[in-house]
Amino acid sequence: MTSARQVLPAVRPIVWTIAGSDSGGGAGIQADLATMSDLDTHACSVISAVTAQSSVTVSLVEAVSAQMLSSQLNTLVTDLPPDAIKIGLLADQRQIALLALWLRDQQDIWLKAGVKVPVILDPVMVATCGDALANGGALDFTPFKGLLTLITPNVSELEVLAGHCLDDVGACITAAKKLADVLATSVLAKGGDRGPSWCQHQANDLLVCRDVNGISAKHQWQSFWLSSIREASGNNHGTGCTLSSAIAAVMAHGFVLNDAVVVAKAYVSAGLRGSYQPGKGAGCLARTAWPRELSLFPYIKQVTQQDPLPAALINNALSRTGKLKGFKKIDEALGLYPVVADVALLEMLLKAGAKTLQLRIKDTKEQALKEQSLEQQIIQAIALGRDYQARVFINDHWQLAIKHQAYGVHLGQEDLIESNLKQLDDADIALGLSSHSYFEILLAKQHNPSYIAFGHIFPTTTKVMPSKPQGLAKLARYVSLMKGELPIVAIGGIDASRLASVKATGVDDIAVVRAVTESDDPAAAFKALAQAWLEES
Ligand SMILES: Cc1ncc(COP(=O)(O)OP(=O)(O)O)c(N)n1
Ligand SMILES: Cc1nc(C(=O)O)sc1CCOP(=O)(O)O
Ligand SMILES: [Mg+2]
Repeated sequence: MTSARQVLPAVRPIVWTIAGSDSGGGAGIQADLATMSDLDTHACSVISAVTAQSSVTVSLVEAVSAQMLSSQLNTLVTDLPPDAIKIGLLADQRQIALLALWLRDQQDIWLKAGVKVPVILDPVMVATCGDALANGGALDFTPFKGLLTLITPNVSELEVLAGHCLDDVGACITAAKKLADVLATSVLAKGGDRGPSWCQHQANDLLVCRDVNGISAKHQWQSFWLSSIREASGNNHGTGCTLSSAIAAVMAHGFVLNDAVVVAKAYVSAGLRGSYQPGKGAGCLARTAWPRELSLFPYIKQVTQQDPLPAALINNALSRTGKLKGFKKIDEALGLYPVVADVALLEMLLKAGAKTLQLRIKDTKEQALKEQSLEQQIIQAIALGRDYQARVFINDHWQLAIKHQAYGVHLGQEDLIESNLKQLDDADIALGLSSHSYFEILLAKQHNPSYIAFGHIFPTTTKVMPSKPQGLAKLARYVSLMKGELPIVAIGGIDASRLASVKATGVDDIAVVRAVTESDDPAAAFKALAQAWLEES
């Protein structure tokens, strides 16, 4: 199997950290560079301040001059332009003003060139040992309004930014949403530093999505709790720096914000597990490369008015099972999985030997004008599946699938919100779920489906997608996370010319529309592709 590293582009994306030096090596620029490099990016540094710091004390903070700050920015930008920027410690209000002005001008230039550079701000004010880092403690970050992709305050920092104490979860949600509006940015409010009201054995972070590029419309402007079992480590110096640097690094690889946040959270959990204590104070995180272990990733729960609290995780296994018993297991390989829009073609492919198929009827109005109603076609497809002992999945129409006892149903993330998974589970119907990111893979996995589809890998004309094509490097990363958990299917733009490169990622199965349906001889196209997929090593 090809590793993600083997299909990574040869050139590392460039990430800048604009932050302070921590002479103790656990946080600040030092933590940022280590993180960014560990996550396969090239890291550049713009130093805002030099701190004389150990793991127990901060004895001196000296801001660099305005000239030095601008000079670093301007020197880098022509030769090493960033794919993402992380901003950490800014020593005083003048530095905030200077950087905001520089970013505003630069973003205009980038925008004209069609480039959007993600900017992640970690509003550092106090070191882990409790000593103030920024001049005067509280800083005003409003000059950054409209310039940020994400701000990542911990609860103490959110309290400073909100100007009052946040005693409970509700107050925290309100403050995070308000900050999102004030700065026109998404917010990650980190609960890692909070005790009882945040649940002591869990690290609950709140992600408020605001105008996020490339995610499902149903996740836009929504808030999510991201919960992990708390790693019992006092070695948490530099945790915030590591998290924000990791978010910037993952975004520099072209992942959407929500993905960067869950990968970075997993990276921090792994770092805490392997943390160490070089001095007498809080130690620092291990650098453990791109996370590939599912148990490191957070449990995601959408915040709703009826249920605003984070999920209560007893342990990862229980939380991941939830209320559903888990959908039907598919023991055989799905193989080449054609997705078709009519029953005649479905029957033709069954005759040609297809064992997994999907009936995907999207235009129900047009269908109603045809001789057969949607329901009749679904009844027929289910019956044909039984006759040929094949796994026929019904796309979208889950009530009809239950009514006529289909083998399986395929649903997208958007469909999930409107459908009743409990009824499907009770009816013992197999469930396939779509995903287009790490975030959606985690959401899908939480339902214990029968398979997960990753898409769209290559450009497709079959449907309009809100996300960009994933490409092979991302597919390989998803596969390395999910391999062996359940069958994983790649979909989108796959044809004979791409079989070898897709197979090399280690994905289990492939689903295709046009490669079969647009052929002059769909049965022959199916047979040839299925054979080629089987033979590809
Ligand atoms: C195997 C497979 N993967 C993905 C999809 C897409 O499902 P969904 O996101 O619900 O989009 P629509 O197909 O409903 O447009 C699929 N159908 N099959
Ligand atoms: C139906 C569908 N779902 C996708 C997803 O990514 O969820 S991509 C897709 C279309 C795949 O068609 P083709 O093989 O013709 O490119
Ligand atoms: Mg759908």
